[in-house]
Amino acid sequence: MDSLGFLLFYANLVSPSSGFSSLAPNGLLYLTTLIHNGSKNDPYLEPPILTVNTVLSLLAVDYPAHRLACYVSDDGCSPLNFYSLVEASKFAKLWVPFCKKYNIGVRAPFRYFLRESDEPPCASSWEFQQDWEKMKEEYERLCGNIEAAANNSTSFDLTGELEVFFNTECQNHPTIIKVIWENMQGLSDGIPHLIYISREKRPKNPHHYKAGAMNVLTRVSGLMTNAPFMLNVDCDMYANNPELVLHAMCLFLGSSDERDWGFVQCPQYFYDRPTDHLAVLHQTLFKGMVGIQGPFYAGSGTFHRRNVVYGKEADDELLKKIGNSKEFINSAAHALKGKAYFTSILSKSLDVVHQVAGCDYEHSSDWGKKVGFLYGSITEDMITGMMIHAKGWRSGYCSPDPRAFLGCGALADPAAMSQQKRWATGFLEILFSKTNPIFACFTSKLQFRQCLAYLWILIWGLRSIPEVCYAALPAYCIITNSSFLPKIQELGICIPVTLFVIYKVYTLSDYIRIGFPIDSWWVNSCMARISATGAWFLGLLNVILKFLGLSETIFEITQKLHQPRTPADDCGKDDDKMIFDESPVFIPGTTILLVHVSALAMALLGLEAQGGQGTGLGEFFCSTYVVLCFLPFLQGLFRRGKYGIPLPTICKSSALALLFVHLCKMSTISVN
Ligand SMILES: O=c1ccn([C@@H]2O[C@H](COP(=O)(O)OP(=O)(O)O[C@H]3O[C@H](CO)[C@@H](O)[C@H](O)[C@H]3O)[C@@H](O)[C@H]2O)c(=O)[nH]1
Ligand SMILES: [Mn+2]
Repeated sequence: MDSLGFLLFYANLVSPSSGFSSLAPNGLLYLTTLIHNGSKNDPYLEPPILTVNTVLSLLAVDYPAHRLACYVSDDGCSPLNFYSLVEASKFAKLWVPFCKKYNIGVRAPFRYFLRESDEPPCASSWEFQQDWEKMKEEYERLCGNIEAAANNSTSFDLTGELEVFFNTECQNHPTIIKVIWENMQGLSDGIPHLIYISREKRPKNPHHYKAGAMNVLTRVSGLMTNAPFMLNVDCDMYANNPELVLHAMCLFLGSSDERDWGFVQCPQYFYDRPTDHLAVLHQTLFKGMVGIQGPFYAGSGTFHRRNVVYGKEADDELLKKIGNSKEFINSAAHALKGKAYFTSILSKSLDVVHQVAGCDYEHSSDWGKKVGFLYGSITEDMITGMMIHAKGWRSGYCSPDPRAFLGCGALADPAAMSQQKRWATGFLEILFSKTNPIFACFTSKLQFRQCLAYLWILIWGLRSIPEVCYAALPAYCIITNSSFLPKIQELGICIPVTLFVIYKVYTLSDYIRIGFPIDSWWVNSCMARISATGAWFLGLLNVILKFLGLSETIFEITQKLHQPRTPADDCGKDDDKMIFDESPVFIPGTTILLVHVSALAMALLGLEAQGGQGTGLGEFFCSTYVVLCFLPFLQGLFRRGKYGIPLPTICKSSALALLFVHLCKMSTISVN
């Protein structure tokens, strides 16, 4: 029913004569791009050109420009980012009209020019060819300027516009808010407002990572434009479908039930890893959840209702808990009633805005606890989304064709592993907190099946324990000459074999159904074993250390790849090779591999313990299967450079593997 409503509504909207603009509320594009870790101007972790492309793609979406504002948050407080955005806004004045005039499909220039050759498409008009060439030239100039600035970023001339960055440190600086571009005349075919924000940071005040940044953005945008909808996008996810805002608005406005669509999530796909495990989760789990309360909030590509973020249920009580800026309380009161409220203070009174972006503002307020994006987990998205569901809201799923957003995946394996580790850590923080889905299911409006879906994902870190145990079990059996499966001639063997086959056929059928290649099924299922035993396991250790008070959980920024890769690169010869670094996440995998290789070698050489009940074919099969899953590690043992496992990791893992073999041997001696 819902999707039908959506389609009808959409059909009304696509014709330019439709009354959309009178229907549409003041949609606000609310973009977060945040640079954090590393040195002040680290252009390598989150390259500014990626952010610039994301911003350009969003400024150029098909939506009345006077109803959009784009806020860019920079947690790195970097003049380079600011400079890049200023340059981007100049280029936007050419790029946005160009995209709209020729109805360009992909509006992130780095992807648009990637697909074309050096020549404009020859079947096009002369005028288009001229414009195309000019655009390409201008874009190259933009890239050149940003690159040159990045190369000299240590010796930036901090005068004029950049003076505010003088004497700032990434973790210690006052609020910087700059209106880079204002659509003064309110032109619907102009360029949306573009605002740069670097919230105040002081070493003594916790800044709560991305959730903290989101809350500042929420308040600042509340004061400046106060649109009832906010779109939240990571710096590395560009808008791939120019109509995506219309699609999402159709969901919001096309529903008659108030409780529908607290937020609308677009799936996260990656241009460089089109068939990765997240893409599969989106096609299976997320789509399934639409039938319950709706998909998780995934942190990027999400449209929020401002009043839901404020808590919606709010009354005068709540207004007391959102801090003590009169102006902000006033704007929030309007937002809670679902009314727009324009103070039109854009570029006028920035003082008030500075106040709500300061690090003391949240002091003795409910921000992060009940209001806004919640603190307490480094996966702020999961916890915030769950609390919205717990209030009885549903979430919508917006997956237009072409795909709404395309991101730059965690390409190098160390980055992917650190991302998985962060997720496992953040999920466990939620599981072991007061805001866990089981409580929410009993005490509030989180539905039972929705609760199960949350539990499925939140236990990732815990799942690492059985994963590690099962990965070790066949090796243990071989070394101790024992077995955990029935023998091949016994009837009982049918049970594990059937379970194994059914599971494999079931997961494979998902891939066939959604049209993903079969080899991606194999690669993803191996990666699942590798992440579960490595990244998730370390995530679990992280949380244990946190509960013991020995360390804090931190948000490690995912490294974004510098150069966008061409489609041809995607099937490049090095693409299937795993990349390693000295991070501890690779120790469990290397150890598991070494243990199995030793066990199989011992069996081959007849060195297993004497006098056990004997190892069956089942254990040998399982052991070989584990080796196959960890094949990238086996190859990594013999490779050099970034494709090889570093020597310190091999040494630590060998020591652990030896210890394991020794303990196995000891256990047989003590049993005998
Ligand atoms: O202190 C911080 C840390 C991160 N970020 C930004 O948050 C975004 C996501 O960070 P990234 O390092 O790219 O993490 P991912 O692993 O790609 O993020 C995924 O997982 C996060 C939760 O762990 C979600 O918030 C993200 O939306 C989701 O894409 C980026 O734009 C960062 O710049 C900040 O602004 N401040
Ligand atoms: Mn990211």
